[in-house]
Amino acid sequence: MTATAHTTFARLENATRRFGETVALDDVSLTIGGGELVGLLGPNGAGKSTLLSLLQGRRRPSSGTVELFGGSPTDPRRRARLGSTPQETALPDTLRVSEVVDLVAAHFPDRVPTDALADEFGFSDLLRRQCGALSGGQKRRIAVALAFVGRPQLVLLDEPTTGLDVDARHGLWQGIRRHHAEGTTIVVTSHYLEEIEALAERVIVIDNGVVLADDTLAAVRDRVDSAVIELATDRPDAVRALPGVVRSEVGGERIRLTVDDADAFVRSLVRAEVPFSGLTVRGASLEEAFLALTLTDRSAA
Ligand SMILES: Nc1ncnc2c1ncn2[C@@H]1O[C@H](COP(=O)(O)OP(=O)(O)OP(=O)(O)O)[C@@H](O)[C@H]1O
Repeated sequence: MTATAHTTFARLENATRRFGETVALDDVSLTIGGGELVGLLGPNGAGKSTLLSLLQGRRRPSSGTVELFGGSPTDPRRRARLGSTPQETALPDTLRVSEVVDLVAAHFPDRVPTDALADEFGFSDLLRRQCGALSGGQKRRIAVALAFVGRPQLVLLDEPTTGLDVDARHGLWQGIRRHHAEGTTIVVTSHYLEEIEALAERVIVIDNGVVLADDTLAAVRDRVDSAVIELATDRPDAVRALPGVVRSEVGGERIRLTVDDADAFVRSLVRAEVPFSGLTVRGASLEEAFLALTLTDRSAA
């Protein structure tokens, strides 16, 4: 496979999807290029699953265009080049794990051998177990691995590590990264911001069905350009009221603030003559930047 970022694998153009009164996706335009690893980030109800369901051809847009591999996502030949994670509840209880892997693999012309897949995603010890006897986390790992079994060109992962402990999550990330390094294009949605930071090269931030940012990880941080300031004060309300404060949290004597310009904030803090001590400044994590971005958007609406 010679996928490059110049090949468009998926495209939405002015795509809107309504469910009755709800606008789940609102005039979204974006492309996913071959070879990319894209993180789709947004709070509950933002529209992430709806976006993936349009690309999978499970739903149609109310208006606008959605294309997969240059044509309709409902075309079975195109869907055969797509890998998705089934709901773990769809794993048949009475089949062994190796049988489920073979069953899913049978739908694809080329496949990853069962042992290799199990090794990549860390479930070699579970191959002979019946699915009904697996824990939720074990089922989740297998469901994610199944998205890769048919060597698809594009894989869509909706919240792949929900409910997994730290070790299992890291194991899955390793499998996902390996397939990406081998050329698979991947779109991953997550509530774990750490996960998007660990995996994605490009981040699409979505809220209320609208794309708020679509850029490299570094540029998304730069765009909100926020910093986190912590200090101790006996007048937290005066500190919070200063200009440029996007968010604040008070814990005991200390207050933590997300601000859009650290230098300007410190200048106004000093000018306001509010007593403070122990001031620290650091760049915002993606989570903090993301919260700042969605809050800014809401207050602007
Ligand atoms: N089948 C449906 N019928 C009615 N409303 C729906 C349906 N599917 C989604 N919605 C609504 O569309 C909006 C977007 O939902 P969606 O599931 O795409 O969000 P999400 O970002 O995936 O959220 P989560 O992270 O909670 O899964 C929400 O307001 C949701 O309630």
